[in-house]
Amino acid sequence: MASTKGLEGITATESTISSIIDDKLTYVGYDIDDLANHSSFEEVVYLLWNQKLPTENELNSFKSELISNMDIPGEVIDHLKSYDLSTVHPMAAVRTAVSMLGLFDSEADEMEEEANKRKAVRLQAKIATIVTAFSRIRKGQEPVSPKKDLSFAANFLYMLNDKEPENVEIEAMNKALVLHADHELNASTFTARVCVATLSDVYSGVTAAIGALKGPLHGGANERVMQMLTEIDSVDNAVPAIEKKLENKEKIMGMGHRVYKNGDPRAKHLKEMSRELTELTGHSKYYEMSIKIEEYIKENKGLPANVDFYSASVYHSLGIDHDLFTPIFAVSRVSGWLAHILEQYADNRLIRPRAEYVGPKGQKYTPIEER
Ligand SMILES: CC(=O)SCCNC(=O)CCNC(=O)[C@H](O)C(C)(C)COP(=O)(O)OP(=O)(O)OC[C@H]1O[C@@H](n2cnc3c(N)ncnc32)[C@H](O)[C@@H]1OP(=O)(O)O
Ligand SMILES: O=C([O-])CC(=O)C(=O)O
Repeated sequence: MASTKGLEGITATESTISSIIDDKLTYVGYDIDDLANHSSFEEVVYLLWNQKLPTENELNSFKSELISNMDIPGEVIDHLKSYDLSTVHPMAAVRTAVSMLGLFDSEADEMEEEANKRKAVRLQAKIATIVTAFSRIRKGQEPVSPKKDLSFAANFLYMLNDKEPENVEIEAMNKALVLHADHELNASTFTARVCVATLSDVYSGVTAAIGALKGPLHGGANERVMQMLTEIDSVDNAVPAIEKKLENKEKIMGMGHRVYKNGDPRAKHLKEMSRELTELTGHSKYYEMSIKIEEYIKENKGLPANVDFYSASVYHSLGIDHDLFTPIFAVSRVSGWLAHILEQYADNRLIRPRAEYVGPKGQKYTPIEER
């Protein structure tokens, strides 16, 4: 029984949520380019959970349902205020706070489909509040409640900054949320599915997924891209700095992908957003450095930029703290996790692969006093 390291190329489930075929990404059969250019994040969430685009009425009521569920229990706010936020990574705080939400949800362990759908709405709405409340509390500010007339993307920025965002900021945030919403059987989504396939609850599945997204080989890469750009600091230093990193066998964050070998279809949208937003905000050097790095890595390693590469300079241009980049990924990706969790419950079987044993065999137990 030979093993496949990292499960590369293994098809572990059937799904009707998203597909990656020949480097093309679709959500429920809709091309990501169309969705990125035309849809709202709320519409995409509705699509992922209901497998159809909403009518105008359905979308309006879904939007208000999300906003009316954005408040979080006072105990979660008190908890966020109870520890030294300057030493805690926001992904750890979000992971804990999301788990805590389950303690205040009387339906947490209800397994009926409708109850799970209601929990999906609550989680999608409340995770945005957790991330923004965390950010405000650590700056000594009070959390801000959402506004009923703002979209999900606009409310996220509003709750973060206590200031209504400009249209260009709302459009960028909306597009980023759409682009990050789902991605087939990526590591965090697989984690969520493995967790709930034991018939554990939705909160456990999402908490586990947040833990997986946090790692630098997955969602945690976007924060590290910005760290790398900040360290490199100038366009002239981009190539020499990357050469040095490769000499030291370091991985270049935001580059490479398990599935895409010729290019991540989301990256071109984020690249264009990065060009526009960095120019608008006087941060063009980050875009120009990114271009040099992308070209160098493509030429010398044959690796494409992934979704995390240009999202870094996009979020930086929106004035967002660098350690909030991965939590923002979670605010979007929770929609995909929830879609996959619902799909897993609908036709469940325990996920339990095998390991090829390569350790010692036939060992004789010796009592402790003889070792
Ligand atoms: C939202 C997302 O999760 S997108 C991915 C975000 N992660 C990153 O950006 C981190 C940087 N990238 C990587 O670590 C990898 O490309 C991954 C994790 C995305 C994919 O990993 P895998 O499919 O397992 O590829 P693996 O790590 O085995 O790499 C294959 C080869 O390419 C090299 N390689 C892959 N990515 C990189 C990189 N970013 N920088 C330098 N070399 C790389 C590896 O060193 C390896 O080379 P070798 O065969 O000479 O040893
Ligand atoms: O699919 C993957 O392996 C990682 C990825 O791009 C994502 O989760 O968006």
